[in-house]
Amino acid sequence: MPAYKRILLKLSGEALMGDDAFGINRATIVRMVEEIAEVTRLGVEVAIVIGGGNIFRGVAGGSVGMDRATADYMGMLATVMNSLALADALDKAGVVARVMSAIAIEQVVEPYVRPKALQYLEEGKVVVFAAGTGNPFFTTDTAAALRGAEIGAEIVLKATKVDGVYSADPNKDANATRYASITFDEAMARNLQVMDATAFALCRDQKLPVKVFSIFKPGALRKVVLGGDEGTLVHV
Ligand SMILES: Nc1ncnc2c1ncn2[C@@H]1O[C@H](COP(=O)(O)OP(=O)(O)OP(=O)(O)O)[C@@H](O)[C@H]1O
Ligand SMILES: O=c1ccn([C@@H]2O[C@H](COP(=O)(O)O)[C@@H](O)[C@H]2O)c(=O)[nH]1
Repeated sequence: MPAYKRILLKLSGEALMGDDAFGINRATIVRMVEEIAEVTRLGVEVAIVIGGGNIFRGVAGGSVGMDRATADYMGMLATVMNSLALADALDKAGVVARVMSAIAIEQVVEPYVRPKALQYLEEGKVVVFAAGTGNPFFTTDTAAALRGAEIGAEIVLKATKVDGVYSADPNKDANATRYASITFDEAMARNLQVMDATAFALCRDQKLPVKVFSIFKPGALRKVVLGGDEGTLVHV
């Protein structure tokens, strides 16, 4: 029996590269889709936000002298590409998916319209929210918090490259220890970088819990959805 009726799944863009140096690794996206399909078969309504780190991040453009807002729009377009690839792979796996974009790009994907997104979810379709929040200077973590709150998701599931929230970045500090759970206030006070502070603050204010878990661990998504002990719960 699933613990949630409706979830917002935030997928790491960077993880889409698999073992490649850049872009979308087909085997990796197919494996992610298998896990998502399993969860939809449990009857859970699934909305997804996918990052763009495998293609472009605004901060990278800014650091080499680009106008930051322009670079951020490029980053948002990268998430549109990932969203299209994800929806295509879902479709091939027999899962009906719809992509909705926060920036106007109507020849490619339909615009984000909240009532329409809610209708799709009620119909059992997977909704992929592309182009982040549609605004520069934000991230797809914040888009996940925003859309999660808008659609009344019960939880934001952040599927990322690490298996939870640690006392420090585990990729940089071998002594970092993992929390089973942590409050939003503590995560922000400790400046833990696993999710940006804007996203944490929005989830805290909306009382929307976040679960951080590994995108690479087979079966982890299903376990989280079934309420199992996996990853780190961030809560009010
Ligand atoms: N305290 C911490 N606990 C866990 N991970 C942390 C912590 N501090 C920093 N990190 C880093 O945060 C990363 C996850 O966040 P980030 O949003 O950058 O990645 P992502 O999920 O791959 O996003 P994107 O979709 O943008 O590619 C981890 O890979 C980890 O290295
Ligand atoms: O609301 C948003 C979301 C994203 N961006 C830009 O896109 C890239 C990729 O997103 P990640 O969350 O880093 O995967 C991000 O670096 C921003 O440049 C944005 O501007 N607004």
